Amino acid sequence: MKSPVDLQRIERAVREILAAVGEDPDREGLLETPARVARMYAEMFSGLKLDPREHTRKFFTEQYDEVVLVRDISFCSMCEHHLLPFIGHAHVAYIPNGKVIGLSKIARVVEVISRRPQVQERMTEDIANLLVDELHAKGVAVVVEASHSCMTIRGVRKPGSSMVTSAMKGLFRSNLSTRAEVMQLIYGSKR
Ligand SMILES: Nc1nc2c(ncn2[C@@H]2O[C@H](COP(=O)(O)OP(=O)(O)OP(=O)(O)O)[C@@H](O)[C@H]2O)c(=O)[nH]1
Ligand SMILES: [Zn+2]
Repeated sequence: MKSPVDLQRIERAVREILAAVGEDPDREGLLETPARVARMYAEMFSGLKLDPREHTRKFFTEQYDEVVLVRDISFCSMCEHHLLPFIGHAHVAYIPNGKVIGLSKIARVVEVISRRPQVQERMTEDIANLLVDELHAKGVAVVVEASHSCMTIRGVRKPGSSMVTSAMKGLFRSNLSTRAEVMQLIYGSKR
């Protein structure tokens, strides 16, 4: 399969970066580095050329109108400011409106949306809005927790810090007890 990104262009850029930081891109240990980094970016940004809606097309008709929650979906995204990873978990809940999708499809949506240059707020909103649009759910709640390497390993250097964002739609926004129920499901029993 053809790579979704221009690998050779990345390789040239990485050689330039190595030279710019004072390294010798032709020394043995670095010879394959540009190609490795190019493959890495192709993987980290693979979500750019993918449509997450592919994963919500197939659904089941079920009359279940309580909360469905997929908790602790791990992800690794790239902060668009520094191109450093931010790593964490997404918790995704919805209240169906006749349409139920496969459990794994929710994790696949998170995977596609996270493998792009991102900020955590937009990633959280994009996951929630997609499920609202595609499932016409009565409510969607997305909570994302992540540690941003741009804040832990450089800059202000605060290892252990994390960022929490949430997007509450439909009943999760309008009904406080429904929102409290999902927060209890996410955090209540195990933390
Ligand atoms: N709101 C938000 N900020 C983010 C996210 N990822 C990284 N950042 C922040 O983006 C900001 C970019 O700030 P700038 O002042 O332009 O960049 P900088 O000089 O490298 O900033 P420092 O990290 O403070 O050294 C930093 O405060 C980062 O912590 C994110 O997902 N959401
Ligand atoms: Zn950053």
